[in-house]
Amino acid sequence: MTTPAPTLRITQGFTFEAAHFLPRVPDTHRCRRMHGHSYKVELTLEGAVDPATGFVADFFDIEAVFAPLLARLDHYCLNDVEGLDNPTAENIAVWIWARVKPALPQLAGVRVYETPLSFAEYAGG
Ligand SMILES: Nc1nc2c(c(=O)[nH]1)N=C([C@H](O)[C@H](O)COP(=O)(O)OP(=O)(O)OP(=O)(O)O)CN2
Ligand SMILES: [Zn+2]
Repeated sequence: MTTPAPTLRITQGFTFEAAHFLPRVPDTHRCRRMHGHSYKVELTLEGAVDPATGFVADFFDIEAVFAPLLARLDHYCLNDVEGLDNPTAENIAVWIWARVKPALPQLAGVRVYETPLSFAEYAGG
């Protein structure tokens, strides 16, 4: 009897700097004004460990898929990025999911940290 390959979650993190403002909060909300964050993104993949490689997926492949998206976000005003006119952490997470999932079907979650203590997480649906 063969032992089934274990299922694991792996996560690759990324950082980028960007400006944004939140156009749909009240005038009195400080995030209505242009400001910046040091964002962190975590892409989590879930799957069986390939017994040949020992990988769920190669971290390098995750980096390669995310690189063109990172290039669209880093040091830009996120409100100017197509599809991110209201760049909340939640909307950024959904935006990333929609663009990564087709290339990485094992994607199980996208986290977007606006600060070290606050993040939005999207797992599809
Ligand atoms: N659910 C959400 N709430 C808020 C979001 C969001 O994306 N989703 N975003 C913001 C603003 O972008 C805001 O800039 C958050 O960052 P910051 O002001 O730095 O937050 P802190 O409270 O941690 O800042 P301190 O200076 O440490 O108080 C607001 N809400
Ligand atoms: Zn902000």
